[in-house]
Amino acid sequence: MEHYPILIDGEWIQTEEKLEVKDKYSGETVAAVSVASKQLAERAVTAAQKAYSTNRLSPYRRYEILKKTSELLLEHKQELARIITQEVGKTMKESVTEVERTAQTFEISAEEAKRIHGEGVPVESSPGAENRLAFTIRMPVGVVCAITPFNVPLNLVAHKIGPAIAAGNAVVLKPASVTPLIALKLTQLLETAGLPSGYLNLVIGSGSSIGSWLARDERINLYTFTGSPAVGKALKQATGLRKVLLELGSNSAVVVHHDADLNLAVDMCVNKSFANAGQVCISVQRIYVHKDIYEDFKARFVARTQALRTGSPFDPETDIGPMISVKEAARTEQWVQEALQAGARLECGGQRTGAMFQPTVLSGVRDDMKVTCEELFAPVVGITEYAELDECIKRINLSRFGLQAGIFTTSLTTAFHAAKAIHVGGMIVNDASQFRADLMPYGGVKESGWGKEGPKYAIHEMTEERIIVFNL
Ligand SMILES: NC(=O)c1ccc[n+]([C@@H]2O[C@H](COP(=O)([O-])OP(=O)(O)OC[C@H]3O[C@@H](n4cnc5c(N)ncnc54)[C@H](O)[C@@H]3O)[C@@H](O)[C@H]2O)c1
Ligand SMILES: O=C[C@H](O)CS(=O)(=O)O
Repeated sequence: MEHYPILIDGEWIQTEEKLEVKDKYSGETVAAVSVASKQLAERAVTAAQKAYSTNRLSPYRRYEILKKTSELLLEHKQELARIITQEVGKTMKESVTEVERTAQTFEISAEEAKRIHGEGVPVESSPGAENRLAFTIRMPVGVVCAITPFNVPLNLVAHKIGPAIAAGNAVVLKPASVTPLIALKLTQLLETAGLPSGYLNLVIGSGSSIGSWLARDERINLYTFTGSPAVGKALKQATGLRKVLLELGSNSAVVVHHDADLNLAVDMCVNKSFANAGQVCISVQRIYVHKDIYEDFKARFVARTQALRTGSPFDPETDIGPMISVKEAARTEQWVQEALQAGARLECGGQRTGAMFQPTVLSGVRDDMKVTCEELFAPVVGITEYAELDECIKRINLSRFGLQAGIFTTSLTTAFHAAKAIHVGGMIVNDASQFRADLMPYGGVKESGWGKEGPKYAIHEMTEERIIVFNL
């Protein structure tokens, strides 16, 4: 069995302490990776600091390296997709899409590296500031620490590393400990693409040890974290006044209004409720359907859901693979049972075999049930009916999360009204909440996080504005 090293200051280091990586469908151990000690985590930060301060890459060189990485990703598409499918459990179709999107994220980051600029500031128009000339420039923040989750283990790493390097920073990356292999492969590709030593340092291990050492290391200038709200809050508390970008969870809602194109709504909602076994932060979790079309929508949605096939994620016929662990599937089962005992109705699904959870539709769910108000992160959807749109919007806004939401309607007026009234970071009209193009500004409000991703926006977050004033 392969035992992979970690990368610090250009040196691939194999440690005695190992972490086993499992195939999430078969449960078999497929590889081992080296675990970083506290000393190695500190060396990773030292290396990033040295790279940043001594070996500044020109914007054009950053462009070249990121562009080359994008090309290498596409060259190795199938191999990379297989690694994702094995260590996450998502289907090959989904993994191939993730690799293609990652190539896009690097390409966009490469392009953005060439257009980081400040602006002229007319300070001479202030009284007493005659003969002054001023402009701003954007400076890299320095050392960026990227901490990433299991569910999209390649593209969400890319959304951190791509913009950080484009902006001229150096990075310490800590991927999720259950999905480290694809982050390792990406690190190798960046090295092949010409990224000099120290610009990317990869440390692997448990969040509670490595994550908390990194959180306390004052030499890190900015943290970019994607993961659960609980860990995000702890990270924010541990890092004091330093900048922390947080992409956290949600319980995304979709409204299907009485004037919606029903075929489109059913299609989109089915596709975007169960992708990656519902383990997507903007996965559809709550569907609010107008009472006039409720029964029709529910019948069609349930029929389509029942036609989905679960099984090996390597089988091209499979729509839904396993969840990340038996523990998470058992937690889902318990939440569904609690909802049923509290009065919800099981329309389909509900069964679990190990880490495999059948796609599940619940009706009659209430806003205070865990399956509605907490983040489910599983292939389970609750459908509820509403009579008045404003009442429905009020219920949606009760959530302590606010990442993205969707509405299906053929009325522009209704769409605009909902887009303004629903408190989220992104509102999707005539598609479900789970829409993301990698160049768009992406991030939540409330407990869904703080700060925006999308290379252009992340670069803005990962640079500091400095004003320069000349007395002429
Ligand atoms: N908003 C988004 O863009 C987005 C995208 C994907 C996933 N997510 C969220 O991520 C969650 C699922 O992913 P997960 O289970 O891997 O999340 P998680 O919070 O358990 O882990 C995320 C990362 O944090 C690390 N970590 C754990 N404890 C830590 C600590 N004390 N200090 C520092 N780091 C620590 C983990 O090792 C991992 O690398 C869901 O809540 C999902 O909504 C959000
Ligand atoms: O899990 C949440 C992700 O940010 C969604 S996406 O894979 O980036 O579309």
